[in-house]
Amino acid sequence: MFNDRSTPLSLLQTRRSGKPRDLIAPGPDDAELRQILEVALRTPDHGKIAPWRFVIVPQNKRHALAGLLERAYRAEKPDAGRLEVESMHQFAHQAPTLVVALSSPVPGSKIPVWEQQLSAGAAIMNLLHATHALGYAGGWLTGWPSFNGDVRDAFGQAHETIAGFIFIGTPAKPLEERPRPEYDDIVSTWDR
Ligand SMILES: Cc1cc2nc3c(=O)[nH]c(=O)nc-3n(C[C@H](O)[C@H](O)[C@H](O)COP(=O)(O)O)c2cc1C
Repeated sequence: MFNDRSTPLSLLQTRRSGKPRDLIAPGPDDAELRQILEVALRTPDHGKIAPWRFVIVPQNKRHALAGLLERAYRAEKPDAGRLEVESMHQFAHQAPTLVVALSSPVPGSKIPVWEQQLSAGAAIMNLLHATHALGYAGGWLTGWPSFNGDVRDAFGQAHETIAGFIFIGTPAKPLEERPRPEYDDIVSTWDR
């Protein structure tokens, strides 16, 4: 069983993302989405500088997002084929709810940028945990749109980076496990 909400520990032990293309309605309502994002704000952050931001892309803006992605893609790849362009539209229309998460390092801060970026990743993980705690599934994608300057400019400023497109909804089909690392390959005890 995935995303078993019977206890906090079981939820963490069974956490599984959804594939954004398989996420359908219902997604969180406005109050639930606010709860999810408020959980993301409770993330470890050296210096209390909140080096992350979240931009909600509502359903009535998905068409505009698809247009943005298409224009940006064609500008970068003038020879783009029909399927490539269609994949941009498919990307923009996935799942009922979409939040764009930005790593937003504070200019001039004495906190190393690396630490600020780590905090952005942790904030997204918290966002996903809150999503699953409410009974939905989330999926974290970067893909081509996260690394294009025109797309970044549409969501943030030059010093910011799109850390992910976070899609949220209800899985249309049963979740499946993916390979997980072996404990002993990852965990060791320091003995020098
Ligand atoms: C920073 C980041 C970017 C990701 N981008 C993509 C992506 O563009 N496409 C993709 O298929 N999976 C991507 N993933 C992987 C999925 O979000 C997801 O983590 C993966 O399916 C593992 O599922 P799990 O959350 O159940 O462990 C990304 C993960 C991270 C952490």
